[in-house]
Amino acid sequence: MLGNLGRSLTDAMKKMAGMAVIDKKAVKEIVKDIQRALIQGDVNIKLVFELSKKIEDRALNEKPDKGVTASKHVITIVYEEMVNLVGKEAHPLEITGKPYKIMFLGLQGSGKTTTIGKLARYLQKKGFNPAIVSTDTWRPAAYEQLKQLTEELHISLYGDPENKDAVDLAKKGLEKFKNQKIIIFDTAGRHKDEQDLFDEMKELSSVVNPNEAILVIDGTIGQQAHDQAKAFAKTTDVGSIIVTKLDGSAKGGGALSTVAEIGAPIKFIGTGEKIDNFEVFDPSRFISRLLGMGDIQTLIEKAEEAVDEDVAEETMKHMMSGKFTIKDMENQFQMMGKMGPMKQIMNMIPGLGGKLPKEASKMTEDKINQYKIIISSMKEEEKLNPKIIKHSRIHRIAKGSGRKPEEVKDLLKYYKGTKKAMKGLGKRGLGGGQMGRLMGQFMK
Ligand SMILES: Nc1nc2c(ncn2[C@@H]2O[C@H](COP(=O)(O)OP(=O)(O)OP(=O)(O)O)[C@@H](O)[C@H]2O)c(=O)[nH]1
Repeated sequence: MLGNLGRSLTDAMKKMAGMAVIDKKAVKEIVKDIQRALIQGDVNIKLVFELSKKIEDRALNEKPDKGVTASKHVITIVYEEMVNLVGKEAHPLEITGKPYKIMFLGLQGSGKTTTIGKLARYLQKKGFNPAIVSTDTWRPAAYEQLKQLTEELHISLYGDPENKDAVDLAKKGLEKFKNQKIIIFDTAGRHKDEQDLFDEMKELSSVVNPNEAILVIDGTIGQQAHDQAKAFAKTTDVGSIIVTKLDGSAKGGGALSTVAEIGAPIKFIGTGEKIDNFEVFDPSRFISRLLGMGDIQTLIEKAEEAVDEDVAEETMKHMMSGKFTIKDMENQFQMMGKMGPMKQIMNMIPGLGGKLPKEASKMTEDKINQYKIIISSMKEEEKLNPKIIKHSRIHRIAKGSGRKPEEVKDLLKYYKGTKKAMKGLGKRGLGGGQMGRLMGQFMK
């Protein structure tokens, strides 16, 4: 649906899945991607900029709730602002009063007649039995189209191809179906000129006195939908909108967003030529599908599985500040197990490859595993305060882990070396937050 828009937006959202801390540059990049996707989808430029400003402001200034990761925080903001863009809440069609009169409006070719069939079918499925009145005296085929459709659906139709007076047809239809629960009026989509068409709509509207006037707009016209909707709204009290042809239309996003601006809610969308290609429009469900939220949720979960971002950040902070303990090192080893050796990780960090601490570069997976076993035999107090690990403790740990005391000493040497080297890196200005984020990215 909506051509490539969904895919481009989903791609932009996916980039966020591994974000461990909110980083200005990363947020700006994502906002740029979203802008590009929306502009290509013919969304009005002013709306695009308003939206991107809101996303950026909120992402950078609002504090995420406790336990909410950076990626989830930003993704939720993008999602919420996109929902606002297309109308916030769902406005389901409510049938109140009898007969409930629905008058369809829309330019020829917008898909009006097809959509009447779709709505009738939808209402039938809900247990209603709507009747249809055809007042389109300009396109005789419209009556034929409705006749065929209503016969298939076993729905009552009133129309008279010989009668060229739309208002008279409406009056007769009203009389004929006055005991019906729902009456749907089809109207012309073209006239001698546009003004005549609008005059006729006005007159029909005063005769029918509809409970709801539904405007049908062709989604493929993109943001031009705004002016069209406004022109109709001037003559008739447009109560709701149906945007059609959203299947594959590259400009559908533009139509949906500008139409939402005129105030009448979009209640349904057309997603194909078949009678069942018709959906209730619910902004939040629509946007979550468009952004591929299901996929993104899975991606976030995967990233979170690979690394507990809080632990990663805390460990990094300790590493940089010199407070690095064996407990932090244990966390680091656990993360590294999922990311590959330290050397590889450090090489990926721009500008750090050459300045790799000697101890870190020598680490191999076997060595990490050996260290992990030794650490598992340490007491919590030893991990948090390695200074207390002296002669007798070294022997106890070695025994408990089935290793030689030299190997425990080797680990302690590695720990001290890393602590010193990391403190040096911290002084060179790579913040713990940045490191945490980098770790998050490498662990995707
Ligand atoms: N792909 C696609 N085509 C649609 C959709 N809705 C309508 N159409 C097609 O659009 C064309 C015009 O639809 P109609 O219902 O005949 O047009 P109309 O707006 O009723 O025209 P008038 O009766 O003259 O006002 C037809 O070929 C429909 O099949 C949709 O959601 N998707």
